[in-house]
Amino acid sequence: MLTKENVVNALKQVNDPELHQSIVDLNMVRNIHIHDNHIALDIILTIPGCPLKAKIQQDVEEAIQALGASTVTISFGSMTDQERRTLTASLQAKNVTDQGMPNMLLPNSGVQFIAITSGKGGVGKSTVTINLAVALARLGKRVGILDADIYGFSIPAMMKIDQKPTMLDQTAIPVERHGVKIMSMGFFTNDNQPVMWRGPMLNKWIRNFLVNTLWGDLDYLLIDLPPGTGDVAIDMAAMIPQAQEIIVTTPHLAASHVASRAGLMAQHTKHRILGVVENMAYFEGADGQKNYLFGQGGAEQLADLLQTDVIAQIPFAQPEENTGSSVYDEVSIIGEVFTHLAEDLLYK
Ligand SMILES: Nc1ncnc2c1ncn2[C@@H]1O[C@H](COP(=O)(O)OP(=O)(O)OP(=O)(O)O)[C@@H](O)[C@H]1O
Repeated sequence: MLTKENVVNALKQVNDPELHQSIVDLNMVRNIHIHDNHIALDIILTIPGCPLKAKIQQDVEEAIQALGASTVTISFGSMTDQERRTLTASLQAKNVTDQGMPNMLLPNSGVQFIAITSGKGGVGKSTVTINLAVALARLGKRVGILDADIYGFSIPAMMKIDQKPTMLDQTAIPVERHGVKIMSMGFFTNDNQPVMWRGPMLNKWIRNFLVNTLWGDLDYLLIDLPPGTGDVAIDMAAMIPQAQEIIVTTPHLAASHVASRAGLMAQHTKHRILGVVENMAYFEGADGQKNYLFGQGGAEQLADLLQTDVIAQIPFAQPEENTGSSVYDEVSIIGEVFTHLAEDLLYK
């Protein structure tokens, strides 16, 4: 039997694909009319021209047809500025305390912050951030990446994201790829323009990324820090004292010597060090022989110095798909290393 109540109940199961909440709870369903087996209704999108309109339409039609409706007519509209402001305020209320502090920073939030750091650039910090995040998401965890490498942001390009986050007022809905929510300064600059900010401005942006992003419920937030021990790393340490750190290095002794500064800073800020990841550890030839192109022992030496362990050794390899993405296939040598690392972290 088709009743308004049945239709509303069915649509409660349909989520907005970006906000991950029921379109009924978000007040997007209006004016339901039933004539025999025909249903007409309005769907009010959060923003005009919402890119996921087709997905919402399909989900609504399927949900109503499953009730036995023969035809479903949907008229799309968009929220007024006032409605959008009210919705954003109610979503933000779950995100931020009355004092304006992100809820996820509260000690009992259940969010684990893992900062990925390195002594110098180009050792694979972003590669580790992305692939560890994807591996944790494949294990069913709710994961976000905050690309805090404000000047040297590279996550959007490395994950082949050319879409910008949807903005609800001044609040961003993070872009999702491979089941991971992503925020990066790269989304807010035009045509890859460089960012030229100094310390205080930077600090404000990181806060903004935490406060004005609808992260939703997360188990892990991975933070891709800029290389070295500069302003962003210091601010992050002050803002998120509970963050844990993974230090990425190559096996080269000189690289690990530089990385030791980042590690010693983590110790200084009392951040727990989860371990050292040795990237570009070796190259495995077709004969199965391991070639240690950058030498051996640097990561172990660093781990000893920091009284921690080498928690993963990642070989040289190109990502499988020829798409330019830096996400490694789950069933590849590197994909498997990251799966093991993610599994180990669940118990750390
Ligand atoms: N294990 C690996 N095998 C092959 N290529 C790799 C590996 N790790 C990283 N790379 C490549 O090396 C380059 C540098 O990696 P990445 O950007 O992750 O380093 P980074 O430390 O984050 O650098 P930056 O400090 O500039 O942000 C990238 O082109 C990446 O695809």
